[in-house]
Amino acid sequence: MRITIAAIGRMKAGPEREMVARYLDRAIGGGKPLALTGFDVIELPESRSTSSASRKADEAKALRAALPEGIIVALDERGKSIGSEPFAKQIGRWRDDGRPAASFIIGGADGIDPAFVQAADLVLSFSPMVWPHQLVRIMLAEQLYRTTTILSGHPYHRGD
Ligand SMILES: C[S@@+](CC[C@H](N)C(=O)[O-])C[C@H]1O[C@@H](n2cnc3c(N)ncnc32)[C@H](O)[C@@H]1O
Repeated sequence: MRITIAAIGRMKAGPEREMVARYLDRAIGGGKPLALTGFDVIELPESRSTSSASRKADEAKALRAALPEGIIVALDERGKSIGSEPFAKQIGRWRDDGRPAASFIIGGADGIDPAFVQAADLVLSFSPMVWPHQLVRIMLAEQLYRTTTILSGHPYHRGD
């Protein structure tokens, strides 16, 4: 199963971008996939519409057009908070059910369109606090790397 990280807005070159790349590179085992078949990062431009609602609607439309067919996970602070092992197991179930792709969506400054969030297969929260999109992308990349290690029995993850 391929994994897509789709973000509204660009992440500038620098340490945050390098950290994301480092975790995703580790997740594919330096060319030898640990548990998932690969990772793509898609960056879509922020809408320039005048209202927050229409910006979010434009961004949701662009996301629907860009994402591969498959599971959608929306990242939102009001979503479900789950542990690393249940998260990895859920991804493993989607993979074993033959789902070809799972996309993880990080919103822009206005957040994600409510209808898009409602239609998602999972709404995932990294705590009720709002984090900057750069940190969310780094945390997501690390959890996806951790997932590959949990699914493949690699010792990086030391759960109970
Ligand atoms: C700066 S936040 C935008 C917050 C926006 N003002 C709102 O009310 O939704 C940018 C994106 O980061 C992600 N994000 C921020 N905090 C998060 C959290 N605690 N858990 C999951 N995703 C989060 C969401 O995808 C959000 O759309």
